Amino acid sequence: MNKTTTISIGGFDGMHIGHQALFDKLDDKGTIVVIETGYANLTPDRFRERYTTHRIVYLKLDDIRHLDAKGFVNLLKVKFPKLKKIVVGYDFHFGKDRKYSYDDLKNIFKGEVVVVEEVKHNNDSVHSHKIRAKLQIGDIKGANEFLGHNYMVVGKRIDGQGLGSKELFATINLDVKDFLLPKEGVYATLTRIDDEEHYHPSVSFIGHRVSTDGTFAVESHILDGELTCKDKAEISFVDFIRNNEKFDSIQELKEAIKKDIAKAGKELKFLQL
Ligand SMILES: Cc1cc2nc3c(=O)[nH]c(=O)nc-3n(C[C@H](O)[C@H](O)[C@H](O)COP(=O)(O)O)c2cc1C
Ligand SMILES: Nc1ncnc2c1ncn2[C@@H]1O[C@H](COP(=O)(O)OP(=O)(O)OP(=O)(O)O)[C@@H](O)[C@H]1O
Repeated sequence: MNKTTTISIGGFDGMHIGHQALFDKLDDKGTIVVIETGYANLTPDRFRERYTTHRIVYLKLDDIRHLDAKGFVNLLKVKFPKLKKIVVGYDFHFGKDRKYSYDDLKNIFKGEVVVVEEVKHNNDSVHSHKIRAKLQIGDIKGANEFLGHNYMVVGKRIDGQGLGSKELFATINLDVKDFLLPKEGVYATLTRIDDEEHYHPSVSFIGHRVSTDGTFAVESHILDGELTCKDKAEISFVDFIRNNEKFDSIQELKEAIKKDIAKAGKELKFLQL
């Protein structure tokens, strides 16, 4: 913290292309100051760290929300005594009732305040809440374009019904906490198992298993061979394939999954893994 000369400030859930435009203005001693709202579900916990080489410092919203502009700048100066430059976005607001903006920062901070202009994609302003909305309608491609990387979730391996490997296709079942799950359905995905370095082409299902026991599941079938998952896996979403459906027999479900596998295989074939 003592060496930090530049910082960027925000919630930064998702670390999307708008956020990255701010990080591009930091120097190599730059620090990202994450205001933790408790609502981050695109990159919860420490997952933001995957998408930057900059150091991240976390501030709890409850510890700063009552501050006025002076109080906020003072806190930053105490935390970062060598601070020379603050980078924020065009719509940055802070303090009580979010009533202060970059103008207040400019007035109070005796250094440089860089305001990054609005980053848009296809003429649409990029924001975390829009990425959440896209995931909730299964628009993976749209969400990934806003993110600048594939949306991914991490989960702990749990036991499934045991039906997959016997009568259908073997899947890794996951308990996913803290991450927003995309809409129920079937997805072309890449799955990373335990601490493996590379990702396997896969097809994943999210939803209530309305054709079998009705329970909710997040499961991934690996296309390039049956693998053992000990502890955890990560699913990186590439495309939406179809909605969750109720099939009248296991045989019909199996036929549908066969088609999903073929579709995912085709879609993922040309990806560099
Ligand atoms: C690619 C794929 C697609 C699936 N699609 C559906 C579906 O549309 N409807 C459904 O009820 N279950 C679907 N399932 C879930 C199956 O019901 C589930 O794999 C099966 O119940 C075996 O579960 P197990 O791994 O817990 O044994 C799908 C699973 C996979 C891997
Ligand atoms: N599209 C964007 N273009 C430029 N700056 C942005 C953009 N989106 C966010 N920022 C800036 O990034 C910082 C973090 O913002 P914030 O965490 O509120 O992101 P957000 O995507 O707007 O989130 P939400 O959708 O929840 O409001 C702020 O300084 C903000 O002004």
